[in-house]
Amino acid sequence: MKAQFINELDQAFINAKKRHRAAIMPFLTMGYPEENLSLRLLQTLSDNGADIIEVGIPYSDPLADGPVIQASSQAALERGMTPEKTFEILTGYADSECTASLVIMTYYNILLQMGLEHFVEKCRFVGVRGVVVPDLPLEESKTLKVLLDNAHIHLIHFVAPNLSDERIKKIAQSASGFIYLISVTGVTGQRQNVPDNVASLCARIRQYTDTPIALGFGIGHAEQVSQAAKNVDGVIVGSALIKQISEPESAIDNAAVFLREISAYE
Ligand SMILES: O=P(O)(O)OC[C@@H](O)[C@@H](O)c1c[nH]c2ccccc12
Repeated sequence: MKAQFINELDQAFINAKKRHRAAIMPFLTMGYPEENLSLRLLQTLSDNGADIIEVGIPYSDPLADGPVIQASSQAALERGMTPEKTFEILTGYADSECTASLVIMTYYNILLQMGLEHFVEKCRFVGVRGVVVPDLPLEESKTLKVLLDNAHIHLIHFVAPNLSDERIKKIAQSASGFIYLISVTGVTGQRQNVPDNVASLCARIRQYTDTPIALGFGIGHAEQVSQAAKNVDGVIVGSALIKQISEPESAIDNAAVFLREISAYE
């Protein structure tokens, strides 16, 4: 079933498409490298070419994360980052003039600890437009999906290269916002090339849905963004950005330069 609502996340993909560009979606761990930089980092990403920002709420047992993202979550947690503080930062972002739409990425335990209703209410309050929960299987996402639907927030699903057509169909049919296409199985982190199978995977997905497809895992420079943009509607960049911002003194400047670079892909 198609989503019954349109929000700024859909609009971000529509706008990018109009400009014949892929939507640029950096991933940022909240509280990394320091809590007091997170708001400025979000603003810097938005001001330098991000169309959408994937906001990571750090979790202690991040199964799907690669080493770089994991280390950033660990560091943020050690310095006292919490979901509540994340939402405080996002409240600041909502009050700013920034235009990039926010998508939250975190693990199901965080949601359960907060309480699903409370979590969704917080998301609604700060204007989050999508939620990604990598350890929540489609079959178990019904309750969350209903709550998010009512708040006009998209629940994002993943497609991985090893899925059957039947499975892809099922995911595509309940897709909302965008489909997160994992370019390679395994954990996140940088790789050399965008795999050749992306075009055929996209074709398989598009048999069943016209929901935008965003590619993530291993994309770290403009050249790869440009390769990916030939086939997909959005590009997610995590580890490569996190590496750029490890030093608090240079984090803001590096983030700005890096975002300008990847969003100016040819
Ligand atoms: O870091 P990469 O390879 O650029 O990939 C993005 C990815 O890190 C980000 O979307 C993400 C962070 N944690 C995750 C957990 C599961 C899936 C995706 C993620």
